[in-house]
Amino acid sequence: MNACLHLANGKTFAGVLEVPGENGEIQGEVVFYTGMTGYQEVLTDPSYKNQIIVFTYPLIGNYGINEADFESKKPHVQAVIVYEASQQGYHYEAKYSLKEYLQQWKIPLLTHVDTRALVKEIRNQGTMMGWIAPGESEIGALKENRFPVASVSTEQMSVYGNGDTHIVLVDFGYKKSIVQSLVTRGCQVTVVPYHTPFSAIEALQPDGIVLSNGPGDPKQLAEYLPNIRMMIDHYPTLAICLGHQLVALSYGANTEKLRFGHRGANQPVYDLQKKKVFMTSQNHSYVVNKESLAATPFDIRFINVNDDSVEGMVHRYKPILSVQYHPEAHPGPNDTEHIFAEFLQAVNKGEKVYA
Ligand SMILES: NC(=O)CC[C@H](N)C(=O)O
Repeated sequence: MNACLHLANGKTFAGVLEVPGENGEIQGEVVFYTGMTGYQEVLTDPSYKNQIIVFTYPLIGNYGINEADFESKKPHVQAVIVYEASQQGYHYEAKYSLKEYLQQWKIPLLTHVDTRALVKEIRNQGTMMGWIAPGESEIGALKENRFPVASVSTEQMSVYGNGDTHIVLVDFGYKKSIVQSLVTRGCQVTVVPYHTPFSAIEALQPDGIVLSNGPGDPKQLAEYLPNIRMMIDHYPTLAICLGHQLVALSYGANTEKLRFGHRGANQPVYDLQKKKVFMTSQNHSYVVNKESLAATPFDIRFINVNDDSVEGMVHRYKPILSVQYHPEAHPGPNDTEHIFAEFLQAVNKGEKVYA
């Protein structure tokens, strides 16, 4: 069936709706991902909740979908836009084709869109809402989900691994590979809901805290900032992506939205400590405002080489390290996996710093 993506600024892009999705309106924030591979991880990363994802690489799906590379139990994207979707998965591990997988979960797939023109439009005008509909059809008011973290965070506590180091991972929409990165380095990981009070975290007697990635604007979590501040002030902390933004907000710094975000597998980041550039995997729209960090006890450690935005910071006196990029690197280059080793070194020093 022919269908169109309509952007909120009135521009329309024609395509073929190969997977229709469930009945009703297909709408979401339209963002683009520049990696050539890694679509399975992208589809199942909870940080993409409510977003319509445009893949810039023109052929997506050629190695299919396997059972190993899911980042969570189901896809979270609102819809998928590609130029061409491979009809088969040409890989010995492939269990389904991309199309079969999207059909199974009723995630709309719009193909044969001029993705190059669409991405140029988003780069020029900034990220915007859009909807997919047959022809010229009108749509009512665009609904933005005000608090997507609540719909992706776990409701119950769960434990992974049986290592000696006990890490509590606060789940704002975590990726499975963050847990795996910790478990393979000798940790037992307890995943807890995002709203878990500090007293319950203390009762678990963690050696360290990880604040996870997650969807939406970090300011949507304003009421939880005092609780988050308690956690990170009391335990060695590693904060990733949304977690990093929450660390900054909890210390009174500010966040802002980038024009079109960083989503891909080759974002260059300069490490001011190691004086080296690393290629990183990224997926975010918001960043920590650089100037607002001046009044906090944080030093900027990582800077994005392309646009000079803040990519990570360290507390001057406490073992708190935060990164805007994804050191677990699923998908993406694992150049920065040493971040987990650095964090665990801080944890294993046995430091328990009280404010
Ligand atoms: N991957 C993430 O944690 C994304 C963080 C946040 N939702 C943003 O878009 O900036």
